[in-house]
Amino acid sequence: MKETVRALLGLDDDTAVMVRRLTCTEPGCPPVETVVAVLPMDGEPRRWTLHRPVEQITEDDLRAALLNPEHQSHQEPELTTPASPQPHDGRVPVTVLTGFLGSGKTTLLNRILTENHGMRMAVIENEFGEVGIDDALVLDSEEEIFEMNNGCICCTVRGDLIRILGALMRRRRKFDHILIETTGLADPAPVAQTFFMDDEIASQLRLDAIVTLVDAAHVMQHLDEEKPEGVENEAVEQIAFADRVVLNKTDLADESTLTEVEARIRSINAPVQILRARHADIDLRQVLDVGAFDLQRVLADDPSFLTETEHQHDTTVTSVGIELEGELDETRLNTWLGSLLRTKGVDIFRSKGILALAGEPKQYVFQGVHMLLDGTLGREWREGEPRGNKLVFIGRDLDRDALVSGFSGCLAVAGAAA
Ligand SMILES: Nc1nc2c(ncn2[C@@H]2O[C@H](COP(=O)(O)OP(=O)(O)OP(=O)(O)O)[C@@H](O)[C@H]2O)c(=O)[nH]1
Repeated sequence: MKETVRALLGLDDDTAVMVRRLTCTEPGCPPVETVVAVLPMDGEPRRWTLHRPVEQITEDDLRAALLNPEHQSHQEPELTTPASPQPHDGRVPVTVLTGFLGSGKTTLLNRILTENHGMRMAVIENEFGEVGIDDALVLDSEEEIFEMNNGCICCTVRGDLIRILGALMRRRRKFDHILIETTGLADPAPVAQTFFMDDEIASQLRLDAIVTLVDAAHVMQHLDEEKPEGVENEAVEQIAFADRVVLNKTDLADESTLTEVEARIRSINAPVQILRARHADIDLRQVLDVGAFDLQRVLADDPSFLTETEHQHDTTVTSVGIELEGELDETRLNTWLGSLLRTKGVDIFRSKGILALAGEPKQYVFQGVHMLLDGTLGREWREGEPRGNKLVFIGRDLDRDALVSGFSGCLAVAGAAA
């Protein structure tokens, strides 16, 4: 049916099609109806309701409905509530890892990929930033990893997510569990919605839990942030939708701060289980295959959860990605980054890079979260691999020209010439 919808509407490959069978209990409503939704990469989603079960819909019915503008539903359909997913019902569990920029999502992902829990994982990774860095930060493993770097998972690339899930469903014998790491700026609600909007996905995959990483040292600043009109605070949304909160980086906060952060988390999501952690060192049995996502609870808090498709991002938070050929002078680099993050670290939420230091045979992996910075040596540069640098900054009011010129000034050649 999806292929017929594609052909009739002349849809491109970037547009996702969803088909959902609904049982309607309202008086005067037919017992079963079918909703067809089309989600383009750009532009408004469209949906049609056909008042009969999917198996009785012919191509002519579809043609009549889809090509007649009067049949298009302008109102969101009243969806009846599907049953909450039950653990171990044969469907593949899906864990959504979310949390603000730099909170520890990749650290937890690497733990999951390297600990011996007996589950084979398929990983879908979405990254915010002009230059992709995360593929280099995720440890080498046997698992299949899908990158989605051309937009945010919760809006522009949701079609990509659906396509990747479709591809995974065709190979479901190869893994036991799916992990989705969102960007630090994602609203988890539309990602969760994906598992209830399409019958094929809902019949094979089960949203197991939304696990939200929280950076104990920086979360308050982001929860307190005033957002532009109509824009949700992502840090609040990520906690509100969590089935588990991993209160990470407890080494960077004292007990009274941790108690205060826990109280704040409870004020947003009272029943959530909070797990304190350092470097995401939690017992993985508390987050994987736990059957914790509860659709009834979500709908009680947010009745429009299944129908709302619109949301706005805070466009004042942007990224600057810089790719630079050549080798860097370590002293110049440390001086520049140290001073930059000391002076601008309130607005530079996250910085990270894979860099080539002069005379160093290994890659230098740089990580910054606000004013805290950390550098470690990664893998060796491979023979014939160009020794280049990739650096990304994410934050508010970023001055691209100043960042590019500051970074260029760290080149070893520029240093020698200066
Ligand atoms: N001190 C401290 N540092 C941590 C802890 N957990 C993670 N980090 C560091 O924090 C930085 C960010 O961690 P990531 O796991 O990359 O965070 P993330 O949420 O994946 O970041 P983005 O995907 O860029 O939003 C890295 O330098 C980590 O080594 C912790 O518990 N304590």
